[in-house]
Amino acid sequence: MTEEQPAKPIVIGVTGGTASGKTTVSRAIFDHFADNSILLLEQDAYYNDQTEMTMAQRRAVNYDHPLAFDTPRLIADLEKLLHYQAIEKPVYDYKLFNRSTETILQQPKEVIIVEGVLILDDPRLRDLMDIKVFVDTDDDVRVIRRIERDIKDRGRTLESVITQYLTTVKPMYHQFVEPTKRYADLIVPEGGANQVAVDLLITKVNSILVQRGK
Ligand SMILES: Nc1ncnc2c1ncn2[C@@H]1O[C@H](COP(=O)(O)OP(=O)(O)O)[C@@H](O)[C@H]1O
Ligand SMILES: Nc1ccn([C@@H]2O[C@H](COP(=O)(O)O)[C@@H](O)[C@H]2O)c(=O)n1
Repeated sequence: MTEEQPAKPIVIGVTGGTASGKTTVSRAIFDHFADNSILLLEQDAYYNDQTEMTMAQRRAVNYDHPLAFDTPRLIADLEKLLHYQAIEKPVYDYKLFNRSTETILQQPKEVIIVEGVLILDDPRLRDLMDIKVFVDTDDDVRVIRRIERDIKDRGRTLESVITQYLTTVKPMYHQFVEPTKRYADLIVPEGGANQVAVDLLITKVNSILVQRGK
């Protein structure tokens, strides 16, 4: 007779290059379950605390390198959630290039979506993911989306987006992000526009919740 495995939340990792549609896909799933039965964790909330740095120093950081993230804190928070404990989720401010001082109390849920550019690069993080998704969107489309988004939402200039893209975002994508595609269970072309993939993920999440009586 096999011993029954203790229940733990299911973790879905959603990764892909910048502006590939990770947030759009994750939000589409999250918003479908309007009763707040699943949880969304953004890796960007776990960028290093840069409170002690000047703005010039913050602007010079390579935000696409694994060392830019406070991965131990993300792992610790995920471990807590996996043990059904609440966390204080950090909040990120792109305009300040830093975490804000506020945090959000987040109760554990049966399904956790973790979304970010580098969630499959670190084996410690990767091992916590039950379902791994790579959102795959052509580079030219991503660059255009990133320019529009960063100017509109993240307080950036066209020049700064282009410089950052060419000096760090693009090379780091090829060095650290794109290679993690090999770990994906599911590759989603075109991100949020891929309604078939979004529906399949929603169906999967729903079946997990029903199975667990949620
Ligand atoms: N299918 C799409 N068509 C047009 N714009 C999109 C599409 N998917 C995402 N976007 C836009 O592109 C930008 C990046 O999308 P987002 O989902 O935030 O990507 P990521 O989380 O991978 O950076 C956002 O401004 C978003 O509104
Ligand atoms: N202060 C910061 C922090 C991050 N970035 C960029 O954000 C990208 C990751 O977020 P996505 O929503 O695009 O996946 C990443 O490529 C960083 O370059 C930033 O520009 N400034």
